[in-house]
Amino acid sequence: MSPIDSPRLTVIGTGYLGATHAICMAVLGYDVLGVDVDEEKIAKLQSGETPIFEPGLPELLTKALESGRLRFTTSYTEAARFGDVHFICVGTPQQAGSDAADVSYVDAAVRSLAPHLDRRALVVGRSTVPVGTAERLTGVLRELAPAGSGVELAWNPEFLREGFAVDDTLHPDRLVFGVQSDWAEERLRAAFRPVLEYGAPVVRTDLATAELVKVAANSFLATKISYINAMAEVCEAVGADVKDLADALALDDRIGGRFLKPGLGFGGGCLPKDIRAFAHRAEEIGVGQATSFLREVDKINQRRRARTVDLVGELLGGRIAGARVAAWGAAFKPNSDDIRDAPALEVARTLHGLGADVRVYDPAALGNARRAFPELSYGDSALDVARGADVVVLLTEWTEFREVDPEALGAVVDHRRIVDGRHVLNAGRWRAADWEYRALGRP
Ligand SMILES: NC(=O)c1ccc[n+]([C@@H]2O[C@H](COP(=O)([O-])OP(=O)(O)OC[C@H]3O[C@@H](n4cnc5c(N)ncnc54)[C@H](O)[C@@H]3O)[C@@H](O)[C@H]2O)c1
Ligand SMILES: O=c1ccn([C@@H]2O[C@H](COP(=O)(O)OP(=O)(O)O[C@H]3O[C@H](CO)[C@@H](O)[C@H](O)[C@H]3O)[C@@H](O)[C@H]2O)c(=O)[nH]1
Repeated sequence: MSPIDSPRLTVIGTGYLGATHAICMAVLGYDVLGVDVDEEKIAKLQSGETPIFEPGLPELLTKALESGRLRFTTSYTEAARFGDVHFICVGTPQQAGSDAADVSYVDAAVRSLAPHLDRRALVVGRSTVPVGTAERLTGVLRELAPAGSGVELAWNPEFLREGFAVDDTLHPDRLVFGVQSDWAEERLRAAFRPVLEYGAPVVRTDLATAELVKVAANSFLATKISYINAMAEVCEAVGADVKDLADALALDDRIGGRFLKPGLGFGGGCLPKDIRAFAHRAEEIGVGQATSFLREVDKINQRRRARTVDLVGELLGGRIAGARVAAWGAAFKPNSDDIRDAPALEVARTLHGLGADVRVYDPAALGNARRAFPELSYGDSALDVARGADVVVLLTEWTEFREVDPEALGAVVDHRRIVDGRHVLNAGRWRAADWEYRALGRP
């Protein structure tokens, strides 16, 4: 097949986003080269081991490697020689000491690749970046790429959710193509052909709009979560029940129930840093008033973590120091091992800082949590960490926590007290088993 029919793809940055993209594209039939500066990660992937916990991904990695269509490298020379379309999937974390996004990895990737691009190629940014980044990088490419104007930049933001990354990649709700020419759109269509055949709609637009769609989407989702959590604060003040309130709102299909689950709030490597970076960028370009509400969304979200600690203190009669706390969950959400800005670990660490003896269990994120926070204690199961506990705190809504039998748990704890930080337990059932049950925003 000629390159225009089936372009060869490189995926630069093989973390949560890039590893998934590279593996899925190879499974869809493309020849793919994964590129990263992290030699250990590349060696792992090449040997068939996924560096992250993501359901379904290990099996697809094996399949892709066996097909011979997927390889990994740390060499940008090799990447430039191999690829017709280069997807940039490197991290854009929050800068230390600022709300701004750190785009230095994106810059480094483009600057490392560009000098080797001696034939026509499309460089496609997929990382989440401040609006204006793609236009600036267009200049960098023009300056550094020997193939000159034959090399073009496009922006194609990614919307996958961790825990559902494979399905979201194969069957995305939409593909956004921020392009500067028909040629770039054609290349992108060729690079996503099977996904388009599955029926994914395409929005073709300019670079700035493509960058903005991503942060606008995450801002909307974060706002929806903080909205219901703000309602939880009001409910708590008057003894109302935010769960019933959310259920009732959700029945209006103009509102809908998705991202309307009250509780400990959002964390992870995306929503918190993306709303901050967006607000920061809007201020930089003089439209800070348009996104100032995102500052409030962030504050509401942070207050949920503090309020969860307060609830634990209330259940303990104010005596947090010396109390034994079983913390269920470390990952920022279930079906992930990602602990970036995880509300669960922030609550656990705050309680530890207040003198509680905190023991943490998580089905997938224990390794990451142990490495990041060695000062906390960890255990091997939900019941294990609950032995002798004065209070159990459910912080991440893993299915296995929902399924714990209140009687079995009651037999190992010292006191039957539970804080349901994610509104997933049946309050009536736990109270019937003599548990003191508390949840944010519920009587
Ligand atoms: N995690 C998600 O679910 C998700 C979803 C959509 C979009 N995003 C966005 O995608 C981007 C990547 O996020 P992530 O969660 O995959 O991050 P990550 O930290 O898991 O992965 C980033 C990878 O980039 C590599 N890298 C850094 N500099 C490099 C360079 N110069 N050359 C090659 N590789 C380099 C790192 O070694 C790492 O493996 C971010 O902008 C994020 O906001 C993430
Ligand atoms: O009703 C809800 C829904 C989610 N959450 C929390 O919100 C956070 C984020 O959840 P989710 O959005 O499912 O996780 P991510 O994998 O971070 O995905 C978001 O961030 C990605 C990276 O930008 C985007 O690609 C996705 O579209 C966007 O949903 C987690 O801590 C959840 O516990 C709630 O508290 N209530």
